[in-house]
Amino acid sequence: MAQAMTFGIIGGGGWLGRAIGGAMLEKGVLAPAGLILSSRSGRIEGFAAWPGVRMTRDNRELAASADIIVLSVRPEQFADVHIDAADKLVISFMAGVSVDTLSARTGSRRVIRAMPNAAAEIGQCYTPWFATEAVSAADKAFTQAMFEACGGADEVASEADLDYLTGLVGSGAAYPALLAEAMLGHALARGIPRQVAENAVRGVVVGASQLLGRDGMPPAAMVQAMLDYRGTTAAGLQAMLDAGFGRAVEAGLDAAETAARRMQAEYSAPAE
Ligand SMILES: NC(=O)C1=CN([C@@H]2O[C@H](COP(=O)(O)OP(=O)(O)OC[C@H]3O[C@@H](n4cnc5c(N)ncnc54)[C@H](O)[C@@H]3O)[C@@H](O)[C@H]2O)C=CC1
Ligand SMILES: O=C(O)[C@@H]1CCC=N1
Repeated sequence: MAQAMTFGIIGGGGWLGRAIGGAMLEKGVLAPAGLILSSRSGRIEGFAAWPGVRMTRDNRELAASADIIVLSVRPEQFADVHIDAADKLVISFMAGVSVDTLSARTGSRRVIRAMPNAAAEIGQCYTPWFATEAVSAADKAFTQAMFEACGGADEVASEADLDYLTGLVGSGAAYPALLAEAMLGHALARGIPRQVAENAVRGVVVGASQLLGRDGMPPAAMVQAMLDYRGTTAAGLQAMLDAGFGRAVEAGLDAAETAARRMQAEYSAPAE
């Protein structure tokens, strides 16, 4: 059901801001008149179906008229955002900008850091979020409902967890694509026609992976069932494991987490 409050997205013309704004309108979490978007030009594509959505290039105007302010600019662009959000709920999607910095820069103590991913575009993103103590139960209920409308969500108990999940969830839409690319390259090198190879890889990575969602099947149970079957799948899995599949994934997630923490050191100093 649409909420009566006004929701403002700073950077609403960007990849994530546009995806979340669109998903909330499509799911009816917000009425078009309850959404205001800012961009540097003040003109944002993709909202023609909802003429009631307001657009501005003035972040201060957005902050004054919104009850909830979403920060969806890149971390390095945050220094150019000057708003007074003292009595507002501020929700940041930015990687590596701490709640302390967000409070210092916006004047709000009601701060949430959330980490959706690009699958918000199709209403399929899981979003962990972390809230400061000043965030009310009503704020939390709205935040959970909003992100559930875009896929799924959980509140996490520590900001450190959110930093870790930046590399797992925020970056996460890219990892299946990497697996798909590696499989596609292999199939093409073996002479499989491109169309068949592409359909096969999508069928596996997009289609067959849905089995994991069914009944919440644990990944380890699926892998073990296939190893126990002792057929071609077991041979493939064992060779991938022996070649360091687990170590490659760990190295990737470690590197993404380290990058998130490095960003935090770089972008979390309060601006003068
Ligand atoms: N794209 C993704 O999958 C994810 C992104 N994030 C975070 O979300 C934030 C946004 O990311 P994207 O949408 O990918 O970036 P983006 O570059 O597509 O969008 C940022 C938008 O903000 C606009 N902008 C820059 N300065 C502005 C200002 N002063 N006032 C108003 N608008 C301004 C830019 O013109 C751009 O349209 C980043 O901080 C990123 O760390 C987090 C999780 C996933
Ligand atoms: O790659 C990035 O830096 C952004 C933040 C998390 C996911 N995408």
